[in-house]
Amino acid sequence: MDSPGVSGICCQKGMLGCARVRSTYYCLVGPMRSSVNPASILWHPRGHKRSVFFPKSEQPTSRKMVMHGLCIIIGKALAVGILFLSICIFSRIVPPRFPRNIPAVPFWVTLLSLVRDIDQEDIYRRHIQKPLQTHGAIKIFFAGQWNLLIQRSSYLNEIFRNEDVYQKSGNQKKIPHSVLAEFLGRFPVSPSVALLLTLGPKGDNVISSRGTTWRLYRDIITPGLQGHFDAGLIAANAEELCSSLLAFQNTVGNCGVPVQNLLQQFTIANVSQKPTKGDESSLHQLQLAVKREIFKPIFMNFPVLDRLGKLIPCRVRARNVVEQFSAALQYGVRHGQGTPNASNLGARLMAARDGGVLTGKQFRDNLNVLFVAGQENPQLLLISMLYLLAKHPVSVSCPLKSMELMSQDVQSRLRREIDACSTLDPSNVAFSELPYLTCVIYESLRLLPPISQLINRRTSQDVILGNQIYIPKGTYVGYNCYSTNRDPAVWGPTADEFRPERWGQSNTEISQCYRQRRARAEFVSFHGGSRACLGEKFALLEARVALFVLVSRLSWSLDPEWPDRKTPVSRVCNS
Ligand code: HEM
Repeated sequence: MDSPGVSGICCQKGMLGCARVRSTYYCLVGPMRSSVNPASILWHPRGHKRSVFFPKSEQPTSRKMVMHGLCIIIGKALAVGILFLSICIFSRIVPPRFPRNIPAVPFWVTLLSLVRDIDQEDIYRRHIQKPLQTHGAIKIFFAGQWNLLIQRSSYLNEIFRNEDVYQKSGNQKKIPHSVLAEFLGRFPVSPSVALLLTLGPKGDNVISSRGTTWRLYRDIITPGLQGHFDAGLIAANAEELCSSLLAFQNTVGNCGVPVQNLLQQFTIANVSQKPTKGDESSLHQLQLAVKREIFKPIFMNFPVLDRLGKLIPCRVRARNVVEQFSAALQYGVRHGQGTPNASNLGARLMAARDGGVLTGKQFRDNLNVLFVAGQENPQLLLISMLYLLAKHPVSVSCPLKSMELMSQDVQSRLRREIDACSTLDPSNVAFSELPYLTCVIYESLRLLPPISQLINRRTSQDVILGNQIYIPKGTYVGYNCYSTNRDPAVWGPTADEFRPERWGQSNTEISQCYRQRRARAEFVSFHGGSRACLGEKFALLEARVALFVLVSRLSWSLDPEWPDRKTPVSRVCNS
């Protein structure tokens, strides 16, 4: 963990030492400067300062003197460069002065994942939870800079409502030279140059853009995400998923079955609006490779390394994988067999590009980001739901008046609710018939939000958050969803427990609770304000249909051999 810092400091010391030697040298010869060429002095080997004057025969030739002069210039440039780099590194490591009245998580916490395989949960509990819950906000180092991380709902509400002050700012602006930025919509040259010269296709994407560009993307995308979805297709894909899981289980016998790959193929098929056929696996494999390459902790924490371009072979590989993935995705959308439906998301993006409304680059960047958001987040939600069902078979929070529930585990209760529905076809069932199932989904989203921490905004001016925290212009601001969703001040002493019942009993109660918690920014899994997730409706439908099928057809338990832990930090994406 310490090695980058240590080597940085060594470098600095080395250069400072060197500079001192040289200045002493000049000092010694100072009085003679008028009669001695300084180049000849430096030419002389160190330690023989007295024989500064050469005998005529040994005097350096003019060629040697030129070479010598060059050495001095290069040496000076190097010294200045290293000094500058050291100052940069140092100024990065030290937390900024403002905001003054909130603590900073020590810089080294960010580097923990570089030295050992550590669970996110452990880092959160040991280093982040307490200061965050006490102060409602902290300073934290991430992606090569210090950021403000918010937890308190009232602060978050203020941020969500003030898009003009807390402006969306994605990775392509925050770390424009990174491979991640390239993946999600980096400008080929700096935005200002691109604007001036109007050359180079413009990029950006619906999640990170602002103003008219964002509205343009949103208007193209929204009908594809909020129209009518084919729940029958999702149900058929869920049946297919169950069959694959069962087949897998039969091959491994009594052992646990890893579910993530199959769940991801399921969500890929759904967002592509086509039946699962197994051909998702190539995109799936490419996407795994992209994630593996992009989210290496060393490059996430020090994205400046991405500037070294071809000098780091694994970054060359990362860029190639990103290109391959993007090309495969575009090919899939153009030639795939998705539902031939004009409201299909891919079809809408393609029409916008073919009609000249979007440039090729805008098409590519939006496609990349929508594909990732559209299947990665639902897949994470599904895996969290299954994990929580398997881990908490007994419903712990039944009020005394409903003692009957005490003896039921969550899965049995879900099954009873499903069996009592007017139809066993999930594509035809009215979800108002499944209040408990809805609670299980909300509770899973609350406890294990797919995007647990997000740093996605930048202040456009100096501002005082909640009349308490002075934030200078240009500060990156984000939030820790995991912590906000579990804030005991809001959710009570059972905030860390899986209690689906907390959302209510009847449909009216549940939807009112959900709306209120979202409006007060107490439940922020789908972000909030005008920039809330556009795919929420689709994601919830997919989760309902999938849970319906997965619970009515299969029973879920944790493999006792599996070490119960969340994702290691080194495998996690943050924004
Ligand atoms: C459980 C599933 C999902 C969760 C928890 C989730 C969460 C989020 C979050 C936290 C944001 C804010 C991101 C940021 O500011 O950087 C967001 C934005 C967005 N999400 Fe989702 N998402 C989910 C599913 C989806 C799906 C299925 C789609 C559809 C393809 C989608 C499309 C979008 C879009 C387009 C935005 C940008 C909204 C805007 O800025 O106007 N999401 N989502």
